[in-house]
Amino acid sequence: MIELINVALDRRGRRVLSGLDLTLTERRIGIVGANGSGKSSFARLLNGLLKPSEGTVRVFGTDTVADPKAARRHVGFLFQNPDHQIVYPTVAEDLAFGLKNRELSKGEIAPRVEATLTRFGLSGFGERLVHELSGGERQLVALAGIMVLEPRLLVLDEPTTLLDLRNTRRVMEAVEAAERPVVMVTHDLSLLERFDRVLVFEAGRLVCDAAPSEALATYRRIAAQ
Ligand SMILES: Nc1ncnc2c1ncn2[C@@H]1O[C@H](COP(=O)(O)OP(=O)(O)OP(=O)(O)O)[C@@H](O)[C@H]1O
Repeated sequence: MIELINVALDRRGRRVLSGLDLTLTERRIGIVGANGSGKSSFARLLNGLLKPSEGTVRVFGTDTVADPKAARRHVGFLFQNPDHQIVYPTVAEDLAFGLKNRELSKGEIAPRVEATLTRFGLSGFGERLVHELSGGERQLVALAGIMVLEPRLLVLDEPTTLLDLRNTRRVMEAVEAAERPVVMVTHDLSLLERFDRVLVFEAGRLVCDAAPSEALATYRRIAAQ
């Protein structure tokens, strides 16, 4: 599903990730680590938003440098800040945007948008103005905007930071129901307890790659130092 071969990443001339050799095949993969440890940078490598400075990143066999367009199609990426994601004034227009780009007809788009809104508990939100929604509602709309495109893999960068408990549950249920692999960066360790694999980053390096119980214990130990 995801392969990183000898990957390093520089941002503005500074090495922010190094020594990454990984094959990720599990359905639910969590990413944790301190602020600035490289989690978002890692997530952005997976859909070609950032290109490796050294090495190769492949998603479903597609090299993100050789074919960034195909890589982006495979990977639905949710930004930390929903305002970086939402481009259209109303919720329904925003969800329809990506589908129009894929040249679906109006008759195909409307029911798909409605079904996705319902799945996220947002039915009735279609005509609402995005800028009038709460931060949490905007986060849900941004996630719905990705899910509606049915990507093969979801990469979520702190998807629940703005959300209350009910909406956090809703997001996690939607991710579960999507029946597709997810890579999720989060500071909410409780969300990862039932994940298959957790990667712990520290200062740009992968310092633990294990099942949740071991990985989270390692992360807590590092954080306590
Ligand atoms: N646009 C950028 N230009 C230059 N350096 C950047 C840029 N974005 C992030 N960095 C640097 O890269 C390093 C890793 O940042 P990154 O955002 O990947 O960390 P993170 O683990 O996701 O942090 P957080 O938990 O705070 O979101 C940090 O030192 C950060 O200052």
